[in-house]
Amino acid sequence: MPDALDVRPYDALLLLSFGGPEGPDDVVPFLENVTRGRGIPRERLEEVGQHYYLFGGVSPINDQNRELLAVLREDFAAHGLDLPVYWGNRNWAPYLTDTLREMVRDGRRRILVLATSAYASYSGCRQYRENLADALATLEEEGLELPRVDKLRHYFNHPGFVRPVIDGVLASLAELPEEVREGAHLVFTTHSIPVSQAETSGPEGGAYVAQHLDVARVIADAVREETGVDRPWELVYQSRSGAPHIPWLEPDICDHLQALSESGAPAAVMIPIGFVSDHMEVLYDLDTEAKAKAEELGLPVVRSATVGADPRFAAAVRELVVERAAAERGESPRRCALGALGPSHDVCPVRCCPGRTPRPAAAGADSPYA
Ligand SMILES: CC1=C(CCC(=O)O)c2cc3nc(cc4[nH]c(cc5[nH]c(cc1n2)c(C)c5CCC(=O)O)c(CCC(=O)O)c4C)C(CCC(=O)O)=C3C
Ligand SMILES: [Fe+2]
Repeated sequence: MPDALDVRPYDALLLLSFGGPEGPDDVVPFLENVTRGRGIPRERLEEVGQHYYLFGGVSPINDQNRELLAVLREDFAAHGLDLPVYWGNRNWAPYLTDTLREMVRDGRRRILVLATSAYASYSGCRQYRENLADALATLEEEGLELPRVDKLRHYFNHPGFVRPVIDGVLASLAELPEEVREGAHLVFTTHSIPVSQAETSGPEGGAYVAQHLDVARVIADAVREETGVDRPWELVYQSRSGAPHIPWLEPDICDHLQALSESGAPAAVMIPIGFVSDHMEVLYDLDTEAKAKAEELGLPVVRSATVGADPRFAAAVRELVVERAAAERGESPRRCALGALGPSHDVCPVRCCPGRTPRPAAAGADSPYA
């Protein structure tokens, strides 16, 4: 057995995710949970519902989180990290509030949160923190003694998140017919968000796009070094929602594939860097819709793997937990990060990634909780 890793003062890790339906009857209530108060047009909801029905009403996200849990527990055990791992979601069972209640009843007092979202933005960071605040408020009303909750730093540029993606791109290139492989574009894709949200993301604004561009460059550079071919790359967006008159980040992946085809590009690899696992956005928006578009264009396109439950990602989480614990004890841990931006902040500062209307958010400098 290796020496036990020191994770004091923490006594539990909480995997915090989006959640997804597990059968056809779950789809509508799930979508209602996701969009409550968010002004999503009815037609968009019906359309997204169809994406889920196409896959039997089952989102792949829950099984992927179960797999990630198993890999995290395995990695922790193998490295002498004695830290229980729990799982709770924003929008579907197991619900965050229920998991947090169970953690308190199990006596957990210092909880570290791993969100399945790697970048800064309202949707990808503060909204999860607001959900944590809501859950804590409920437990407070129930008369429970509240635990302290901290969130791990953004991990988009952690080597354990990036390396598996690089390997995935290399594997995808190998899948392309040899005669188009050299000229293939690397098309990095992420969730579109409202431009206004992108502009205010992170402590100083603009973090969402800057972080994606930084990691895309790291991956493109690594692929160039590995293959000896300098391929063009672009960052594009997918899964746009919201009202049509509100600007969201562009170009859309399908429009971009069209433009590539018109400009004579021979092939493309779609690299979903914005997603931690093969969510519905990956299975539908990329593997179904974008692939159909590419087929129509006669453009050879492959989609590379998300990090999912790769053991290197589990190892990265362990490192991040150990790092944060050391920082909490006042030590100066080594902080791994690739690219130019460096390691992200541990604690989101006041006004980081603001929402449209101010609401209490936990696990940040402006948390109303200790
Ligand atoms: C940045 C971002 C991530 C990545 C970070 C992260 O992972 O958190 C993400 C992830 C996800 N989004 C997901 C699902 C949905 N997102 C929606 C709506 C929205 N997403 C937004 C942004 C993001 N979303 C935004 C700005 C909206 C508009 C409404 C609003 O402002 O809140 C809607 C409503 C219908 C629609 O309009 O599409 C659904 C169903 C699922 C589950 C998929 C599955 O089941 O496998 C996952 C992982
Ligand atoms: Fe979303």
